[in-house]
Amino acid sequence: MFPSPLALPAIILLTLLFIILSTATILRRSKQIKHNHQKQPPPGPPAWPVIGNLHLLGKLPHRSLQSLSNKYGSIMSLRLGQVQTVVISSGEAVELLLKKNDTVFASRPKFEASDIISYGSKGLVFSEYGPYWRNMRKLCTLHLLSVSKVESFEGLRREELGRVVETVERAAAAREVVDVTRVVTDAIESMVYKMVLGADKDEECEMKEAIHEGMRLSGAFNLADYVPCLGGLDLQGLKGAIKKTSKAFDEVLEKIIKEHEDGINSNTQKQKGRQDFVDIMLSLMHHCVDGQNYGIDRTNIKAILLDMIAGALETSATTILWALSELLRHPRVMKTLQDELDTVIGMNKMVKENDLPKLSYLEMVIKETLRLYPAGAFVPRESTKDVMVDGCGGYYIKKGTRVLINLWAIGRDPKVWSDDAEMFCPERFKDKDMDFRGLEYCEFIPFGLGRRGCPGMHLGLITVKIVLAQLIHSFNWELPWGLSPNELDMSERFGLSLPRAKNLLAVPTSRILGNKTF
Ligand code: HEM
Repeated sequence: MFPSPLALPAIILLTLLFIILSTATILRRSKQIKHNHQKQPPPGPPAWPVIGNLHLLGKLPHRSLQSLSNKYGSIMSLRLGQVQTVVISSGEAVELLLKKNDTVFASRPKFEASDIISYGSKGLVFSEYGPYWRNMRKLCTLHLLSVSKVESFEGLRREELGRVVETVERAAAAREVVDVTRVVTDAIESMVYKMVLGADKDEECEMKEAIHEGMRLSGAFNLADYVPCLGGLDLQGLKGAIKKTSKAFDEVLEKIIKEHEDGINSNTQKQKGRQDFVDIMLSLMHHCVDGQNYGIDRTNIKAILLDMIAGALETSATTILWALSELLRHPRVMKTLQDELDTVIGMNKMVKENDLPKLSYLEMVIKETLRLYPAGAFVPRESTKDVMVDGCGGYYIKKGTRVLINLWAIGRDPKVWSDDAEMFCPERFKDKDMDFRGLEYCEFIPFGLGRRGCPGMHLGLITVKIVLAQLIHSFNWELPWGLSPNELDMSERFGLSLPRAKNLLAVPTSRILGNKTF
């Protein structure tokens, strides 16, 4: 029954070999398990074949994803169709993921509509992170959106605002109900079209129509963005409609650029007193400025012009209208703001842009508005390489993952803004040293953050502040038909931006009587 002496060394050898191989396998397996564990994506709901988690988005995706993140966490994985997506829903997660990895998440995903409309992502908003984006970003921040350039359009904003005040004064005298949404949107559109295109009324109308359609199509749910393999079939007919709108843009823009060129060539350029964005871009196309040649052509110019229009239009109008809505719902806040304006500006004076830094309560009102109503619900980004995120269990995010920062959820996070997070209360910003850029606090980032943050912030804030301040300083506002403040419908509509679902209607009465001076 004993093994033969000859066989003994062989058995020892085999046993040793078995032990060595088993240990190696166990070690390899445990290393693999550890490695796989380290490469865990953030948690998220189970995905269905083909559609993934698309069915969970609903009509108001920012709200649906906020509820889901309460279950799965503020860094959450989803598969939207075929697209791997990570949704960020807290300031802490922004800090961890985006602030610490700014360049990794500095790219944007491609969307069919924006790609077609902006001439194959030749603009700034949707261009891939890299040298082209850097060049365009530099051009925009230095030559179109710098503080001095924004200030050079002060007169234009004043003229348009003067017209708004006259229109509302007429309605006040007649005790009419004003469609405030219409009045504010028209005023912002005129400011933007004149500043960007130097457009006259007809061109403004042609452009308006195309822009409204372009914004609607860009904000619509497009299957091709989530199941790219179906894109070619154009099942929703969207691609055809986008191409048609894009052609309409191109025709109007070509006409406007041609007029500017003719003006330059024939030396009969009308004395406008200020250069619009088309003038500036054409001069940059033909000349080196400060030793810098941006190497731009007509296509780049058109794509950037569209970005400037789209970036400035809905963001500013939407913010002003939410602020007015909340002021109508909170007479105490309205009164505090009017008291500040009366003290700083004086009763029979129009608000001037150089008064704005003195209006600290106005600043708090704007901050509180942007906290609750970000101009767009999500900031879209894309990762440019694989990355491990430390903290929160250490998640792994693959290159090419789409990242959606849910600004709407971040602004309403009860862990940061306390249990009254849903309440409009500008005073909450009183002793908080929170800037608009998230430099210190990632809990408040209405203009995004990092190198990809909004380059139009200065222009956006000046526009929002001056229009709101003037409308509140010149008029008292009431809801029509005896509606009480808490009866005002505050529902939102999801799209490229997040505007009120219904137009805001109100009845003005004049506060400033007699001669008004600027
Ligand atoms: C209240 C007004 C505005 C708000 C709340 C706002 C908000 C934002 C946000 C959240 C982003 C995304 C930033 C990120 O990815 O981190 C953005 C990007 C951008 N905004 Fe604004 N914006 C406003 C006004 C404007 C104006 C007036 C312009 C230009 C005329 C503008 C032009 C842009 C552009 C070009 C980008 C893309 C930047 C890039 O990808 O490099 N925005 N904005």
